[in-house]
Amino acid sequence: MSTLLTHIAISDGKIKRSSLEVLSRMHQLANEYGHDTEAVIIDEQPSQYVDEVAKYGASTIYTIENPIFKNHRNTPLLKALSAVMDEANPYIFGFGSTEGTKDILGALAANQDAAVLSDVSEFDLIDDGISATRPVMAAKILSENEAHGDQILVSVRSGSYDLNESQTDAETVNIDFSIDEDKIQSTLREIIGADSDKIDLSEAETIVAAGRGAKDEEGQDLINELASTLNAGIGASRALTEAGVMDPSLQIGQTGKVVSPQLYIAVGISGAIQHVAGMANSKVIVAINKDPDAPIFDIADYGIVGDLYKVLPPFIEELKTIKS
Ligand SMILES: Cc1cc2nc3c(=O)[nH]c(=O)nc-3n(C[C@H](O)[C@H](O)[C@H](O)COP(=O)(O)OP(=O)(O)OC[C@H]3O[C@@H](n4cnc5c(N)ncnc54)[C@H](O)[C@@H]3O)c2cc1C
Repeated sequence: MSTLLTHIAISDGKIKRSSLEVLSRMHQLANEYGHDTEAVIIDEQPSQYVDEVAKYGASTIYTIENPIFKNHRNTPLLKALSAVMDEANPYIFGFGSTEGTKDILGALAANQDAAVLSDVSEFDLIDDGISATRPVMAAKILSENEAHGDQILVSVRSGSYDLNESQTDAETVNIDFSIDEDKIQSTLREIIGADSDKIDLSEAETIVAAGRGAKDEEGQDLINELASTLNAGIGASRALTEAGVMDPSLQIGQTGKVVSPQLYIAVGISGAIQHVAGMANSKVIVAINKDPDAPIFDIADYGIVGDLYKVLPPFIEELKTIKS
């Protein structure tokens, strides 16, 4: 019996949904192949998240507590992750594929002499390692990979797996940790956060994305109203970020964010390959476009051919009625 360990990432005082998705998948694999499900929380106050993590099947939850983890910093996080690997000796160590893990996964693999597969959309256990599917070349190709070894790190794109509750009486194990600030060579000078009222696109369950078709004020108002009705995050095509209509941080695609919500509503977006690269992994795609030949319809699960200025107002009203 081996250990399948999951890193639980915390951001703005909340557990990242992508971590719980990985934990759910790890627990499913642990049950299937007879392994242990374990998790680790590294934070300034990790104990406050233990009950939530125990709902997803972890039998042991490691905690590493230190004020230095108030903000993401590579050096202390790397040291803490190495410490938990020494303690738990995981066969597979899973992560949500976030900006934070992208920064340190290679270094952790080198430190621990472990194999690594990053940014995968599916993974499974095989005889002496894991097999995984990884979207590459702007998601035009799905590459099939295998990693073999005694310890394997894997990071998984958000939205790849559903949450699956399985309550446990988890044992909590605190790992002692200290670090000398003077030995950290980088200094954290400033964090420029997104507006607090904006929903984090990488974690959003629903995204309303606007394209050139919705570039004027009336179009933007409709996008905002649709998003607020659905409690959705707002994204944009590059046509709108380049035109300065929407903030560059909202761009989705090859040179923007890669997202995989449960529901993606593309409004006035043609579906260029560079845009599709960032959202093709969404569970359900709805497209609203006046051109019946727009390529976005090739990947949409549901399509509405029509002028968004005529389609959206009754669509939003209907949603409001359903919600009330
Ligand atoms: C190297 C490179 C990287 C790139 N990276 C990205 C990226 O990360 N993300 C990205 O999005 N793009 C990216 N692009 C740009 C990409 O190629 C497209 O130009 C861009 O996605 C087009 O945006 P759009 O769909 O909003 O605009 P358009 O292609 O102009 O499409 C607008 C759509 O709106 C529809 N429309 C217009 N009016 C209405 C209306 N009233 N009602 C309903 N529908 C309407 C039209 O029928 C049309 O289909 C990149 C390009 C390059 C070369």
